[in-house]
Parts: sequence; C-alpha cells; structure tokens
Amino acid sequence: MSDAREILQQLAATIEQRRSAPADSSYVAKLHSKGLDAILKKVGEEATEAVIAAKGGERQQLVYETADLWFHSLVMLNASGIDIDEVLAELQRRLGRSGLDEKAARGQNGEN
Ligand SMILES: N=c1c2ncn([C@@H]3O[C@H](COP(=O)(O)OP(=O)(O)OP(=O)(O)O)[C@@H](O)[C@H]3O)c2ncn1[C@@H]1O[C@H](COP(=O)(O)O)[C@@H](O)[C@H]1O
Repeated sequence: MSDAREILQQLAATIEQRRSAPADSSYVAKLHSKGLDAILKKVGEEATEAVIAAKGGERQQLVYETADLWFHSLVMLNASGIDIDEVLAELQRRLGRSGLDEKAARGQNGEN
C-alpha cells in the first residue's frame, strides 16, 4: 500500500480538481454546489454511520464508513481552505505526548 500521506494528498488534489467540474459528472462538485452546510451535514452523517457500525461490531462496515468519513472530512477541509499537511502536522506535534498532558494544556490556553 502507498504511504498514507501520499494517498491523502492524492485524494485532496482530486477533490480540489473536481470541485469545479459539472455537478452532474462529479460527486465532489455536486456536494460543493449545495454549499458548506450540506458538506458539514454529510460529515456528521458519515460520523454517525461509523459509530453505528462500530457499536454493532460490524468490522468491514466500520472500515467502509470510516473511509466515507475521512473522504467527507477532506471535502470539508478543502471547502475551508485547510491543507491536509496542517492536520498531519498537528497530529505529528501530538505524537509521544500524553493526551492527559494535552488536555491540561488546552485548559490553560483556553482552547477546546
Ligand atoms: N473517495 C470518494 C468517496 N467516498 C464516498 N463517496 C461518495 O459519498 C457518497 C456517500 O454516500 P451515502 O451512503 O452517504 O449516500 P448517498 O445517497 O450516495 O449520498 P448523498 O446523495 O446523500 O450525498 C456516495 O455517493 C459515495 O460514492 C466518494 N466519492 C468520491 N470519492 C473520491 O473522490 C474522487 C472524485 O469523485 P467525483 O467528484 O465523483 O469525480 C473519486 O475518484 C474518489 O477518489
């Protein structure tokens, strides 16, 4: 399998390219034509579907729904002008740091 960052970059580039395609020829373009709220609604729906699959112990369905969730999250980031490298850098920054330390630091900085 290719490097994970490579796959995400390739998919993000495809999303950027497809957003201006005719809406009847592209799922990405169709979503964009409906506006940001429709994109955000899809992210919420896909997250819920992933949770339901996990709760039901449906292993293969969870893989499928998580792929849907990641894809729609990339569409959301693209619509918001955020490069995936920004998210990857944030995850990398957190590597090796306890989530409990991270949580305590967020309280101090007034972040969520
Ligand atoms: N990875 C994906 C991908 N994952 C999921 N989906 C679509 O996301 C939708 C989610 O489906 P749901 O089950 O929620 O229900 P639905 O009724 O089909 O969807 P809605 O009409 O409710 O939005 C499906 O239509 C899937 O086809 C994707 N559509 C596109 N891609 C990638 O985006 C590229 C560009 O796609 P187009 O824009 O269609 O050319 C593709 O080559 C793929 O690499």
